[in-house]
Amino acid sequence: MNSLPIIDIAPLYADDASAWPAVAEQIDRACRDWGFFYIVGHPISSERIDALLSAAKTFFALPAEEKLRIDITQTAHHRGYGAIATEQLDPSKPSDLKETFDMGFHMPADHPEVLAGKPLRGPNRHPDLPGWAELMEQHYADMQDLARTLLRAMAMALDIAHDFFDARFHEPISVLRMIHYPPRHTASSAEQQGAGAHTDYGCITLLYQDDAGGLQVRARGGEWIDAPPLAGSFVVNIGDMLARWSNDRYTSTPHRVISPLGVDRYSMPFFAEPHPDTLIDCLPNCSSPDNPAKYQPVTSAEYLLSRFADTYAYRREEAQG
Ligand SMILES: O=C(O)CCC(=O)C(=O)O
Ligand SMILES: [Fe+2]
Repeated sequence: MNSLPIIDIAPLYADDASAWPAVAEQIDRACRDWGFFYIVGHPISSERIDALLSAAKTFFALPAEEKLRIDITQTAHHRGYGAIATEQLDPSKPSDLKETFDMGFHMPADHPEVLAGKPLRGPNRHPDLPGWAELMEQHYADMQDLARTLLRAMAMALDIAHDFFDARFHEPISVLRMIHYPPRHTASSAEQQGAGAHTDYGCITLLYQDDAGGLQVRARGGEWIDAPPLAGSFVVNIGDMLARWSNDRYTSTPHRVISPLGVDRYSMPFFAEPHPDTLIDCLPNCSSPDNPAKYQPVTSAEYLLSRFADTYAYRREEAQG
């Protein structure tokens, strides 16, 4: 077992619900064994992906001062541009060799939650590029729908109400991110990675990666295996919040990006995270007298903010006042 499962989720979109349990079972198995799998048969078109890739290339090619007009370190809402070395996913390595654009669920500045200063709530900060904001907002909504479909299959596998996650992902704090990994050169420090080894923070991550390669996943035995690009797929992985929510029935698995030599790499993860007030408390059917709940309940926003503080030096300083 040294390559990730590939699951065709097309039956989840069929009217005939009799095909769903078989897919739910494959997802459940993959979440337990790997915490990582590919999905194909999803409704995101290749035209959409091409448009996003072309937008990403245009944005990251802008001059630094242009990108820094939406500097993520200058906002409380975790939105905008993160320059190279803003993140350090593996504290034992140098900062990551990548630049990023992050957006979330858009709430206008005059929304009561934003006026009240609720963490992670605020307007998106898009670059001033034609068509960009519309493309990204549409894709955010479509990725949230795709996440909802996968969560329904997981609810089915967990034998809880199929719509259990639906209400909890209403007005979510999910993040859509674009990443550019500049090329590594033979003279580059072997220590510096595109993305240091880490587990994701949230519930499920749906990752588009271009054809450059470089993503690696740590298998249960401890060895790093490649998760190569697979045309038309997303890589799905479990984050720590869902591992916690499911009392570790589902696993969050370490992964990293070794930037390929001499080529740029672009990727787009969508991190699905519930409404900020959702209580992450052991899910039904995930504990028993032999396997009691291991984790203290925490809200989705509290948990995410604590993890951001570990990754971003500027957020640590913020947290320490
Ligand atoms: O770019 C990738 O392929 C992976 C990125 C990643 O793991 C992350 O942003 O959490
Ligand atoms: Fe990740």
